[in-house]
Amino acid sequence: MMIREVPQNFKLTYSQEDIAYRVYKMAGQMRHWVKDAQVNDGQQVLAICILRGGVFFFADLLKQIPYTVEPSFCRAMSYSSESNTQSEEFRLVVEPAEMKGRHVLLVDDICDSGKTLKHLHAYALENGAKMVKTAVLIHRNHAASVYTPDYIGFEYTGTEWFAGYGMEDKNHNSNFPEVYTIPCQ
Ligand SMILES: O=P(O)(O)OC[C@H]1O[C@H](OP(=O)(O)OP(=O)(O)O)[C@H](O)[C@@H]1O
Ligand code: HPA
Repeated sequence: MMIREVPQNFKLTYSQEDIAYRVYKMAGQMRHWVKDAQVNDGQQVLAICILRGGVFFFADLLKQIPYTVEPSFCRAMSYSSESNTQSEEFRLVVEPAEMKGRHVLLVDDICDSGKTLKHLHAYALENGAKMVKTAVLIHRNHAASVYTPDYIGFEYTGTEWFAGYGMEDKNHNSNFPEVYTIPCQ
């Protein structure tokens, strides 16, 4: 196995095993909804990966859902890669399959301020989605958050920055398979 160089200030917070267990549990929580969409409405859930950060969680989650789900993708950007801070400007590039009349599942790595999911949830409804649900691996639970996802892997109350499993530290190390926290600078 290749040895990974982990920066000294990174603290291991969720191991690969922790993540795999929570992803499996979340797939179990949503499976009735996914099945009902198919049986009662005759349609697959449209699962939309919020790129870039959601990519690892999205792939792992969909593989654990025991019914057919249609994958789609969109891009949302609000954090600066230079400074790990959120800008006022919210850039959204969406080219998902038709949302009209669909059961839509938005999938992201983290819900932090909640602005990304709030925007996308509203966007999906504006575009005719019949029902919108949201899933994240991590929900930062703080008073100023403007959104609470339906399915949450881990609740976190601290202010440390996350890196790994899709989450980037100044544009680095998002490909680490574990989740690390970095003390606030
Ligand atoms: O709840 P919020 O405060 O809105 O933050 C969550 C969003 O921030 C990150 O994306 P980012 O904008 O950094 O883009 P990226 O996924 O391409 O890194 C992350 O992947 C979420 O999409
Ligand atoms: N880490 C990486 N990306 C993020 C975070 C974080 O803590 N919060 C919002 N986007």
